[in-house]
Amino acid sequence: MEQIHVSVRSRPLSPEDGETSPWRISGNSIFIPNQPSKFEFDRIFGEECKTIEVYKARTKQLVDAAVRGFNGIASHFIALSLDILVVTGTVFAYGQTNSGKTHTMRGVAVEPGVIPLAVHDLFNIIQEVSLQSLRFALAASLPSDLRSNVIRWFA
Ligand SMILES: Nc1ncnc2c1ncn2[C@@H]1O[C@H](COP(=O)(O)OP(=O)(O)OP(=O)(O)O)[C@@H](O)[C@H]1O
Repeated sequence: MEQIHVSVRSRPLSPEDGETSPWRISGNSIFIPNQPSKFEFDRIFGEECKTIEVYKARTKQLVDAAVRGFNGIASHFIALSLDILVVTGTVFAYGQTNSGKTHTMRGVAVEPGVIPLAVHDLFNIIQEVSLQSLRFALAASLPSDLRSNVIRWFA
Protein backbone atom coordinates (compact mmCIF):
# COMPACT_ATOMS: atom_id res chain seq x y z
CA MET A 1 0.00 0.00 0.00
CA GLU A 2 1.44 3.45 -0.83
CA GLN A 3 2.18 5.68 2.12
CA ILE A 4 -0.12 8.52 1.10
CA HIS A 5 -3.21 8.25 -1.03
CA VAL A 6 -5.20 11.34 -2.06
CA SER A 7 -8.77 10.99 -3.30
CA VAL A 8 -11.27 13.63 -4.31
CA ARG A 9 -15.00 13.28 -3.84
CA SER A 10 -17.05 15.53 -6.04
CA ARG A 11 -20.21 16.82 -4.37
CA PRO A 12 -23.41 17.25 -6.44
CA LEU A 13 -23.44 20.89 -7.52
CA SER A 14 -26.29 23.28 -6.90
CA PRO A 15 -27.98 24.38 -10.17
CA GLU A 16 -26.22 27.78 -9.89
CA ASP A 17 -22.80 26.20 -9.25
CA GLY A 18 -23.42 23.75 -12.06
CA GLU A 19 -23.78 26.66 -14.46
CA THR A 20 -20.82 28.67 -13.24
CA SER A 21 -18.17 26.12 -12.22
CA PRO A 22 -15.47 25.85 -14.90
CA TRP A 23 -13.98 22.63 -13.48
CA ARG A 24 -14.27 19.35 -15.30
CA ILE A 25 -13.33 15.79 -14.34
CA SER A 26 -11.73 13.25 -16.60
CA GLY A 27 -10.67 9.94 -15.09
CA ASN A 28 -8.59 10.86 -12.08
CA SER A 29 -7.83 14.41 -13.23
CA ILE A 30 -9.47 17.76 -12.67
CA PHE A 31 -8.99 20.56 -15.16
CA ILE A 32 -10.47 23.71 -16.70
CA PRO A 33 -10.99 23.38 -20.46
CA ASN A 34 -8.43 25.37 -22.49
CA GLN A 35 -6.21 25.92 -19.46
CA PRO A 36 -2.78 24.23 -19.19
CA SER A 37 -3.09 23.03 -15.59
CA LYS A 38 -4.38 19.56 -14.89
CA PHE A 39 -4.52 18.17 -11.36
CA GLU A 40 -4.05 14.43 -10.97
CA PHE A 41 -5.19 12.43 -7.94
CA ASP A 42 -4.99 8.80 -6.92
CA ARG A 43 -8.74 8.57 -7.31
CA ILE A 44 -11.68 10.84 -8.08
CA PHE A 45 -15.17 9.85 -7.02
CA GLY A 46 -17.95 11.38 -9.09
CA GLU A 47 -21.11 13.07 -7.90
CA GLU A 48 -23.12 9.86 -8.01
CA CYS A 49 -20.80 7.88 -5.77
CA LYS A 50 -21.93 6.65 -2.37
CA THR A 51 -19.90 6.93 0.83
CA ILE A 52 -19.58 3.15 1.07
CA GLU A 53 -17.60 3.22 -2.21
CA VAL A 54 -15.27 5.86 -0.79
CA TYR A 55 -14.85 3.78 2.35
CA LYS A 56 -14.23 0.51 0.52
CA ALA A 57 -11.72 2.03 -1.86
CA ARG A 58 -9.15 2.68 0.83
CA THR A 59 -10.16 3.02 4.46
CA LYS A 60 -11.51 -0.50 4.70
CA GLN A 61 -8.04 -1.83 3.89
CA LEU A 62 -6.52 0.34 6.61
CA VAL A 63 -8.95 -0.95 9.22
CA ASP A 64 -8.38 -4.49 8.09
CA ALA A 65 -4.60 -4.11 8.07
CA ALA A 66 -4.61 -2.54 11.53
CA VAL A 67 -6.39 -5.53 13.05
CA ARG A 68 -5.12 -8.38 10.90
CA GLY A 69 -1.64 -6.87 10.73
CA PHE A 70 -1.56 -6.97 14.49
CA ASN A 71 -2.79 -10.51 14.39
CA GLY A 72 -0.24 -11.47 11.77
CA ILE A 73 2.77 -10.31 13.77
CA ALA A 74 1.39 -10.69 17.27
CA SER A 75 3.03 -14.03 17.87
CA HIS A 76 6.40 -12.55 16.89
CA PHE A 77 5.98 -9.74 19.39
CA ILE A 78 4.72 -12.03 22.10
CA ALA A 79 7.82 -14.15 21.61
CA LEU A 80 9.93 -11.03 22.22
CA SER A 81 7.85 -10.22 25.31
CA LEU A 82 6.88 -6.81 23.98
CA ASP A 83 3.74 -5.45 25.57
CA ILE A 84 2.80 -2.62 23.29
CA LEU A 85 2.37 -2.54 19.57
CA VAL A 86 0.97 0.59 18.01
CA VAL A 87 -0.59 0.22 14.58
CA THR A 88 -1.42 3.51 12.95
CA GLY A 89 -3.21 4.75 9.89
CA THR A 90 -4.76 8.13 9.32
CA VAL A 91 -7.72 9.12 7.19
CA PHE A 92 -8.74 12.75 7.07
CA ALA A 93 -11.00 14.96 5.02
CA TYR A 94 -9.81 18.31 3.73
CA GLY A 95 -11.79 20.86 1.77
CA GLN A 96 -13.44 24.22 1.74
CA THR A 97 -16.58 24.88 3.72
CA ASN A 98 -19.68 23.09 2.40
CA SER A 99 -17.62 20.72 0.28
CA GLY A 100 -18.95 17.56 1.97
CA LYS A 101 -16.41 16.64 4.65
CA THR A 102 -19.04 16.03 7.34
CA HIS A 103 -21.28 14.21 4.89
CA THR A 104 -18.43 11.88 3.95
CA MET A 105 -16.84 11.34 7.36
CA ARG A 106 -19.88 11.30 9.65
CA GLY A 107 -22.76 10.68 7.27
CA VAL A 108 -26.42 10.24 8.06
CA ALA A 109 -28.56 7.24 8.97
CA VAL A 110 -29.36 6.38 5.35
CA GLU A 111 -25.75 6.80 4.32
CA PRO A 112 -23.36 6.31 7.25
CA GLY A 113 -20.00 8.04 6.93
CA VAL A 114 -16.48 6.69 6.81
CA ILE A 115 -16.04 6.88 10.61
CA PRO A 116 -19.12 4.81 11.55
CA LEU A 117 -18.37 2.36 8.73
CA ALA A 118 -14.82 1.93 10.04
CA VAL A 119 -15.98 1.43 13.63
CA HIS A 120 -18.54 -1.13 12.50
CA ASP A 121 -15.95 -3.04 10.48
CA LEU A 122 -13.43 -2.83 13.29
CA PHE A 123 -15.73 -4.63 15.70
CA ASN A 124 -16.72 -7.22 13.12
CA ILE A 125 -13.10 -8.04 12.30
CA ILE A 126 -12.13 -8.17 15.97
CA GLN A 127 -14.99 -10.53 16.67
CA GLU A 128 -13.77 -12.78 13.86
CA VAL A 129 -10.11 -12.60 14.89
CA SER A 130 -10.92 -13.03 18.60
CA LEU A 131 -12.06 -16.55 17.82
CA GLN A 132 -8.33 -17.31 17.66
CA SER A 133 -8.04 -16.44 21.39
CA LEU A 134 -6.52 -13.01 20.89
CA ARG A 135 -7.72 -10.17 23.07
CA PHE A 136 -8.02 -6.57 21.96
CA ALA A 137 -8.19 -3.32 23.89
CA LEU A 138 -9.69 -0.40 22.01
CA ALA A 139 -9.80 3.26 22.93
CA ALA A 140 -11.73 5.83 20.92
CA SER A 141 -12.46 9.49 21.11
CA LEU A 142 -15.72 10.24 19.34
CA PRO A 143 -18.07 13.18 19.78
CA SER A 144 -21.14 12.01 21.74
CA ASP A 145 -23.60 12.51 18.86
CA LEU A 146 -21.44 10.43 16.54
CA ARG A 147 -21.02 7.76 19.21
CA SER A 148 -24.78 7.37 19.65
CA ASN A 149 -25.28 7.36 15.88
CA VAL A 150 -22.77 4.54 15.46
CA ILE A 151 -24.65 2.50 18.06
CA ARG A 152 -28.08 3.31 16.62
CA TRP A 153 -27.25 2.84 12.93
CA PHE A 154 -25.61 -0.54 13.36
CA ALA A 155 -27.61 -1.95 16.29
N1 LIG B 1 -21.91 13.63 -1.77
C1 LIG B 1 -22.96 14.35 -1.36
N2 LIG B 1 -24.20 14.03 -1.79
C2 LIG B 1 -25.27 14.75 -1.39
N3 LIG B 1 -25.21 15.82 -0.58
C3 LIG B 1 -24.00 16.17 -0.11
C4 LIG B 1 -22.82 15.47 -0.49
N4 LIG B 1 -21.77 16.06 0.10
C5 LIG B 1 -22.27 17.07 0.82
N5 LIG B 1 -23.61 17.15 0.68
C6 LIG B 1 -24.47 18.15 1.29
O1 LIG B 1 -23.83 19.41 1.15
C7 LIG B 1 -23.97 20.19 2.34
C8 LIG B 1 -22.60 20.55 2.89
O2 LIG B 1 -21.90 19.36 3.25
P1 LIG B 1 -21.08 19.23 4.61
O3 LIG B 1 -21.82 19.83 5.75
O4 LIG B 1 -20.70 17.81 4.72
O5 LIG B 1 -19.83 20.15 4.27
P2 LIG B 1 -18.53 20.42 5.14
O6 LIG B 1 -17.36 20.33 4.21
O7 LIG B 1 -18.50 19.55 6.35
O8 LIG B 1 -18.76 21.93 5.55
P3 LIG B 1 -18.11 22.77 6.77
O9 LIG B 1 -16.63 22.82 6.55
O10 LIG B 1 -18.73 24.12 6.59
O11 LIG B 1 -18.50 22.09 8.04
C9 LIG B 1 -24.80 19.34 3.31
O12 LIG B 1 -26.16 19.74 3.19
C10 LIG B 1 -24.62 17.92 2.79
O13 LIG B 1 -25.73 17.10 3.10
